[in-house]
Amino acid sequence: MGDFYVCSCFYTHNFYIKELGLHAIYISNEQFLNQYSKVLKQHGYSTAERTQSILSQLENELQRRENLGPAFLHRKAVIREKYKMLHPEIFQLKTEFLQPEFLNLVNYCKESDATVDGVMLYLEETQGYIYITFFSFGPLYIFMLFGIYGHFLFLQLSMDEIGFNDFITTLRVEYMQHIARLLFPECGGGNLDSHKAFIVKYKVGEDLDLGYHYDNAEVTLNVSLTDSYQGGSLYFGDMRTVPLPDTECSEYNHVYGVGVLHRGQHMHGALPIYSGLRYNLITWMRSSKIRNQLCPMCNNKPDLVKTVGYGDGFTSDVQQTADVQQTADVCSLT
Ligand SMILES: O=C(O)CCC(=O)C(=O)O
Ligand SMILES: [Fe+2]
Repeated sequence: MGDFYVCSCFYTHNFYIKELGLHAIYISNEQFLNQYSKVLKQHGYSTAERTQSILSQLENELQRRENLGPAFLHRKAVIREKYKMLHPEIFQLKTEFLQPEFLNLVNYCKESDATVDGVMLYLEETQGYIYITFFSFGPLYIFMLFGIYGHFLFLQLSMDEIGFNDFITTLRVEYMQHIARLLFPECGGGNLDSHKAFIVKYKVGEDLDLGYHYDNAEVTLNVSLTDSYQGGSLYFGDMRTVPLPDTECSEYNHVYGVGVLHRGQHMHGALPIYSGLRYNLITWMRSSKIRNQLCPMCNNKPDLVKTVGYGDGFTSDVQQTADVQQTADVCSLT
């Protein structure tokens, strides 16, 4: 793995405050209170006492981000040292974990004369040009994943931290990249060189839903791992450059074992769950060729800060960036 970076906006931008339904810029308490005074008032945060809970949340989140590198290495090392793998075979992605329909799709995409129209014939469902679903993991794999990893998933660790880096890398490079090359070329679909993968959990009494957002990714794969819940549909709008009033949203109901592949910059959210438990495996795939030109989180040329692991998928490869400027539009403009 080469060197990867985050953009310095990681420490100032996109602080999600659920109570305000807001992704905020947070540079200091004073700046935050000034910049968002109207929103705070609208939500009834009119006293210093009430705003304190929001400020504490922001301070904690900033601390978490600043400590992410060492915490990642520490947790990964502890798990490697202390956890006895009961089923080591599930850490490597094998074809038998994947549905035959999905394998046929990937094989088709690998053909040199494969076309977008051809890919469409293999997809389980499509909704306009916007997103695509298809079979992905089989039930056996999902069963093993939960049987073994339920306790780690509860801790909200990333897949890389619990030992699935090779697994997700294989998924990205040997499978998803072939499909994304054809479907999302303008997002660097054929050059997905890093990822961030994690499992989201929704449960009544805990997290119910997820606000309207775009991902810090060029291409996202979202695989449903459970079917014992009600509500919790995914909804999609348009690309992030299209204002909300001009957007018509469409709803997608997750299907157990089925993955949704979409552009990271495609706005989406999750509706509230009413009962049961919903887990989805989210894989954010990054293309440094695209994001090195423009950080999708602050819309500026990335200001690189060295980090551990894949960071946010930026690289300092100047030559690569120069090459691509002649050949690709950035994803956010599509
Ligand atoms: O809940 C879902 O299915 C979507 C989650 C999501 O969009 C995300 O984590 O970025
Ligand atoms: Fe998302």
